[in-house]
Amino acid sequence: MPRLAVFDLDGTLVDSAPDIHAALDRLVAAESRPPFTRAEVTAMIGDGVRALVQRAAAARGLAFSESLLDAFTADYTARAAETTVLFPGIAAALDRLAAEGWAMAVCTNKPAAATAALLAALGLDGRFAAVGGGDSFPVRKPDPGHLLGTLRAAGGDPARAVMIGDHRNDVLAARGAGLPCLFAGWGYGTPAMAEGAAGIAASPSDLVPLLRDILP
Ligand SMILES: O=C(O)COP(=O)(O)O
Ligand SMILES: [Mg+2]
Repeated sequence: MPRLAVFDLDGTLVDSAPDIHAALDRLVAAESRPPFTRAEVTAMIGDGVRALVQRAAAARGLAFSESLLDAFTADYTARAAETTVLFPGIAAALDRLAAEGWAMAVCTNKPAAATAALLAALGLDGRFAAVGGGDSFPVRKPDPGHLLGTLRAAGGDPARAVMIGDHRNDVLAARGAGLPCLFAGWGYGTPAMAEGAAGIAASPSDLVPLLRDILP
C-alpha cells in the first residue's frame, strides 16, 4: 500500500486568505460595515465556514443568521479562485511526492463545493485520491473522524499516513486518529498551534525531506 499524505487546504496547499477576505468584506459592506484587516481574517480561518461567518459577524456587530451564512457561502463558492494560488513550492512538492509513489488526499474544513471549485480552478482535481470537505462527514477537524473518513475514502492505511496542516485542528485530528502531523509553518496558524506535531516544516521546500523522515 502506498504512503498517504493528507493535506489541509487553506493555509497549507493554498493561500486562500485573499479570496476569503474579499468575500467577508463584501458580506459586511452589504450591511454598511467596515472591511477587515488580513490579520483579522487569517485568525478567523480554520473551524469551517459557519465559525468564520459567526466570528466575522461578531467582529462587526452583526447578528449571525443562516441567511448571512448562505449569502457568504454562495458568494465565496462562486469566487473562491479569483486570486487564490498554491503557495510557492507546493506544486513541486506534490510532483515530487507523486514521483516517489505517495498517494495524496485533502482533508479541509472548507465546504466540499468550494473546495472542489478551487481545486478544479487550480488544475488539481485529478491529483487527490480523496477530498474530505468540512461538510463531507457528520464531523470535521479537530474530530479525528474527518481525517479517518478521508483516509478510508483514499484507500489509505493509518499506519502509513501523515497529516500536513497549519492549524491546531489539524494536529488534534491527526493525534486523535493516531497519525503523525507535520505542521505547515508558512500558513495561517501560530507557532503555539504546532504543539503535539511530529515536526514543523518552515517552507514547502522542506515538505518532502521531512515526510520521508516521518514515513521512510
Ligand atoms: O475553512 C476553514 O475554516 C479552514 O479550512 P482548512 O481546514 O482547509 O484550513
Ligand atoms: Mg488550514
